[in-house]
Amino acid sequence: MKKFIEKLQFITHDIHQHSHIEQANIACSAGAKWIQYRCLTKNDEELLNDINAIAAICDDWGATLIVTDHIHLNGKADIQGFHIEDMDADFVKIRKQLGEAITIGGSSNTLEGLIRLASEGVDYAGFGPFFTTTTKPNNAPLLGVSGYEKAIKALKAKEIDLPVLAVGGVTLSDIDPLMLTGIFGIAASSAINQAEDMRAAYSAFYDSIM
Ligand SMILES: Cc1ncc(COP(=O)(O)OP(=O)(O)O)c(N)n1
Ligand SMILES: Cc1nc(C(=O)O)sc1CCOP(=O)(O)O
Ligand SMILES: [Mg+2]
Repeated sequence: MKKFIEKLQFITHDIHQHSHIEQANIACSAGAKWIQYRCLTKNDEELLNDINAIAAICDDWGATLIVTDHIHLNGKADIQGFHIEDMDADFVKIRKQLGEAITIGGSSNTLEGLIRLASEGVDYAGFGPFFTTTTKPNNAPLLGVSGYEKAIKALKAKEIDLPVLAVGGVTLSDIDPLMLTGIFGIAASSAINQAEDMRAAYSAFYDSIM
């Protein structure tokens, strides 16, 4: 089943400047169509309060809502998909649990990981880190532009059709060289939500990528 996958996924984060709800609202009002609510610090009641508010915003703006992990919340709010951060997760089992209609994203730091994600039927993969990021400190080697070039070439050679998003430390000036590698798109958080003018930062990303 084809899912709604866009070239730009905006990822919310715990930051002092804007709540997750504010981040989703600003991004959607600037044109975001694909939001990942990434909150790993709240209990279920707090998560559902946020998710219900963000789902209503997404509904108003025609955006698709992905939630990071927390798959036990499936069916408890208007969530269109889940991004699973556990790279060793059994995606076949998760697909059985969530069903065909739910978008499932996975993460990888390696080509081998991407190949496994594709074979287990994820709808898209976050592949990173592109560069250093404070959003989630990461010990994996930085991929740089050449890491994407190599991985996309290898996926093509194997005729694997998996939408790959570059993630981790992506800034506005990285978009053009990254998109030239043949990736499907970009997932970004801090370059947008930590900008002085978040709406302008989202719009600049969007204009550059579309
Ligand atoms: C689109 C997208 N990509 C990646 C992540 C986070 O992935 P994570 O599992 O944290 O990756 P590593 O830090 O282990 O490299 C995400 N939430 N969304
Ligand atoms: C959740 C997450 N993990 C990442 C990693 O590289 O491990 S990047 C990321 C989200 C994107 O972060 P930003 O755009 O702020 O660098
Ligand atoms: Mg990470």
